[in-house]
Parts: sequence; structure tokens; C-alpha cells
Amino acid sequence: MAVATVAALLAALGGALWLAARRFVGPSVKRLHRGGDSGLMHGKTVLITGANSGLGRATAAELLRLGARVIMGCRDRTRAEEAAVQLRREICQAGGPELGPDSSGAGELVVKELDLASLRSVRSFCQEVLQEEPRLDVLINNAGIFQCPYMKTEDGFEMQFGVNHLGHFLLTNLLLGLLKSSAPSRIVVVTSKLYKYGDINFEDLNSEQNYNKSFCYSRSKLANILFTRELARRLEGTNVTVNVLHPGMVRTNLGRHIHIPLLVKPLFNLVTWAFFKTPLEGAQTSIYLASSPEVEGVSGKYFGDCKEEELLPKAMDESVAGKLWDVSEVMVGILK
Ligand SMILES: NC(=O)c1ccc[n+]([C@@H]2O[C@H](COP(=O)([O-])OP(=O)(O)OC[C@H]3O[C@@H](n4cnc5c(N)ncnc54)[C@H](O)[C@@H]3O)[C@@H](O)[C@H]2O)c1
Repeated sequence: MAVATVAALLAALGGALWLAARRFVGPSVKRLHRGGDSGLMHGKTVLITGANSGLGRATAAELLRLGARVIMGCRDRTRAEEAAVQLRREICQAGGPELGPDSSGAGELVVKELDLASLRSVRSFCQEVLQEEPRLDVLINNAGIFQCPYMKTEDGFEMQFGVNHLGHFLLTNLLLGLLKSSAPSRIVVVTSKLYKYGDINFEDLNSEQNYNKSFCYSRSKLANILFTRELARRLEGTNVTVNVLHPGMVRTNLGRHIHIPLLVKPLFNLVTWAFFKTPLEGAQTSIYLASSPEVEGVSGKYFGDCKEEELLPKAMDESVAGKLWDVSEVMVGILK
């Protein structure tokens, strides 16, 4: 019995050491893109959805450091204001540009309320942006919800499809005029590799007949890609580009709806610490697509780790992309 316990302890220790070593030498966690010189985004306005946590927060911090005026579109104003205070503090401590509404405009942080689960909120957010912002150089559709229990948005859509796809669909369409008048400008869409397990089942987009939370997340992420490709086609010749990326596996609070038994939690934390990227590492492709001169003029492409990647045929199906666009217009009530 004692021998078995010692063996189990040694195995656990060995496993932990191996994971720790993997964390430090593993290729998946290296930092990929620094974005170049600190003034790269000077004079540019970037809007990031879901910017108060995880990948969005890390993206906001880095683009601020590069001199951008960053608008954080966030569901919870209090949490977003707290995140903004922290971000300002971190950047000042790191010797970054002076932040605040009285600064020259470079490195400024603005918080605005945006609930992508409410078309009313998306519309009033966009109205505010259009009234207050003379330009918009980069829109980053980052916010997302992952494998939640069955819920509906304010407008009666299945939550993951409603937030991840439809909310961003309306937001982007309402801001297109401003993006066009600010061109060359960019749209960056955050999807997931899990798109592979989704399908656009037009007959039940609200999942009234059957709800499978994993399938619905994957479907919303497939919709992000089809939307990007259709939008790129529609934007040809406008000098507004749109690209989509997957960040890899990143240690954030995205899995808040997943129940992990208390006993398994330490092991889960160890595995994510060892194998998942940090938010800053995961945000590298968003930062790259938003700021790098290397991708000027590139549109309709799918990226991972700052490199173009291949898509499965279902994500390149133009007839599904076109139909999804038309159906989405009706769902969000865009008037022609
Ligand atoms: N973390 C990963 O491993 C991973 C992997 C693949 C894709 N992604 C994608 O990355 C993006 C960012 O996720 P994250 O990992 O940083 O998780 P996160 O939970 O830290 O960030 C998601 C953000 O979206 C916001 N959000 C959720 N619902 C919203 C709503 N109704 N209105 C406005 N904002 C809302 C949240 O408040 C939060 O700020 C998501 O689109 C996610 O699907 C993440």
C-alpha cells in the first residue's frame, strides 16, 4: 500500500515537472509578433468588442502601446471601467504613451457599453460611435460566448449564434460607412478551430428543435468565417479588408459555463497552465492583423499564429455564405 502511494506521488511529481518543462520550452507559447515600433498605430482608432478580459484585453493593451486610440465595446460598464483603469496604470508603469482624454489622441482608451445579445444595444452603440468618432481604422470582432446552457438573446436568438455571429454582423454593417470613409481600414474577426464541428443548419438556426451547446458554438464560429469571406467579396475595391483568425487554446475565462468537478480542477489548471497560451500570446494574430504593414491589402483570409492557414471546404462554400448573409440581414432587421 505504502509502495503504491509513493509510486503514485512520484508519478504525479514527474508529470507536474514534465508539464512545467513543456510550459517553458513548448513551441506553442512563444511570442509571435511585437507589432514593430511603438508609434505604429499612432493616429488610428481601433474598436474592440469584449475588450475588458482575455484576448480582447490583451489586444487592447498592445494596440494602446502601439499608440492607437482604443474603444472598448463592453457589456458590463463597471468591469470595463475597472479594466481600463488597470490598463492605463500598466501602460504608464511600463513607460508607455501618456493616456487619458486630454492627451494628443495617441494611446487613448475609451469605454463604451455594448451588449451583443441585444440588437437595440448594438444600434445605440453604433449611433454613439458614428456621432462621436470621426474615423475608424480597425474593427476587431473579438467578443464571444462559449458553450452556455440554452439561452436566448433579447431578440429571441440562440445565445451563441446571436452574440458571436448576429450581434457582430449588425455591428459591422452599421459601421461599414465609417470604415469605408477611413480607408485603408481593417476588420478582424476572431473565430475558433472548432468551426470544423459546426454546420449552418438553416432550418433550425435558433436551435428550437435540438440544442447541443458544442455544436452551437462551432456553428457560430463557422458563421464568423463565412461572414468574413462574403464580406471580403462585397468589399472588393473599397480598401477595407477583412480577415479571420483562430487564436489557438488560450487561458481565459471563456470556459466559464463549463462545469469542472472540484477534484479535477487542480489537474485542469495544471494542464491549461502547461499547454494553453497566455492571453498576450493568444492575441498575437489579432494584433498582427490589426497593425502589421505585412497584411495591408490582404483580405478574406484565415490566419493562425500570424500565418495564413487552409480552411475546410465547408468554410469556403460561397452559396452557403451568400445565403447566411441574406438570412442574417432579415434576422437583424437590416433595411435595404
Ligand atoms: N480562449 C480560447 O482558447 C479561445 C479559442 C478559440 C477562440 N476563442 C475566441 O476568442 C474570443 C475571445 O474570447 P476569450 O478567450 O478572450 O474569452 P473571454 O471570456 O475572456 O472574453 C470574451 C469577451 O466577450 C464578452 N462578451 C460575451 N458576451 C457578450 C455580449 N453579449 N456583449 C458584449 N460582449 C460580450 C465578454 O464580456 C468578454 O469580455 C471569443 O470570440 C472566443 O470564441 C477563444
